[in-house]
Amino acid sequence: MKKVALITGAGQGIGEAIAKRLHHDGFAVALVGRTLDKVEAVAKEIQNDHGDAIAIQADVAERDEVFAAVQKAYDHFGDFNVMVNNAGVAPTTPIFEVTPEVLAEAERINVGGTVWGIQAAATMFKKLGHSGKIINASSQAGMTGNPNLTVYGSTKFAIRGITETTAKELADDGITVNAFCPGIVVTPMMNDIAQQVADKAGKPFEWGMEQFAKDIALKRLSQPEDVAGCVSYLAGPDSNYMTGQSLLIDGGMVFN
Ligand SMILES: NC(=O)C1=CN([C@@H]2O[C@H](COP(=O)(O)OP(=O)(O)OC[C@H]3O[C@@H](n4cnc5c(N)ncnc54)[C@H](O)[C@@H]3O)[C@@H](O)[C@H]2O)C=CC1
Ligand SMILES: CC(=O)C(C)=O
Repeated sequence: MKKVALITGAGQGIGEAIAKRLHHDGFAVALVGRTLDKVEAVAKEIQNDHGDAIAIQADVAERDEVFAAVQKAYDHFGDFNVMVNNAGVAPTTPIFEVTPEVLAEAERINVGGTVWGIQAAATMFKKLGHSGKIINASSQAGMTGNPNLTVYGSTKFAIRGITETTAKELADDGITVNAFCPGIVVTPMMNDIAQQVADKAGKPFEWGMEQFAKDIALKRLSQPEDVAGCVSYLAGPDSNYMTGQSLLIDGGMVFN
């Protein structure tokens, strides 16, 4: 029987690439989105490639919806093995523009969504009486400070902390918890960030992207598939003896 992976935010960008990569790795995949249209389209592509995929609607900030999504994945496929807490939002907020609303929303989705995803997946693994893997989306912005990303960066630093903490809590149940930390990935999120930073400075989009891209040692932006390849490793057996870790996939940006 195929192993089952659930990926949140799988309708576009990194989540879509992870879903397709895990399908190619032999997983049945449950694709979760805040609305159904995009995840249904990606699920259809995977089904047309002889894959097992379902689309599930859930807002990851809502605990009950995340638990229901995991239950639906299990009910449909008959097992549950890997949870990828990928969904996230990225407000661009210079420090003087941070409001309680912006802070609360990013916390609800990025931090809340990760906590509920870990709870729901670990509850299911324990119920099924077997091990499991939980993989959380942090960022290079969760490893070093990025100007204008105060709120976003705080959630991504938090996700690394949650990863380390829950890895220790859940190890006795045979559950591993790791994080991936992409650098600058060409997705709708990153294009939005670059545009907003450029708009605030009265500069063109290319200038906005350059603010993030100029320190990449490998001298190219990354594609969602670069990230998906590393998540494939975290979801597969070669990472079985690894837990509580944050895998940096930034082309040599943060520490060069
Ligand atoms: N693009 C980049 O350069 C980087 C992205 N990341 C992280 O990788 C993850 C994926 O990012 P991208 O693919 O670039 O973003 P994206 O914005 O292109 O895709 C994110 C997906 O998550 C969904 N989503 C957002 N809030 C949700 C909610 N409450 N419930 C369910 N789904 C929700 C969105 O609808 C969207 O489909 C995010 O956690 C992001 O913070 C980390 C480092 C760099
Ligand atoms: C979006 C993001 O995580 C960046 C710029 O690191």
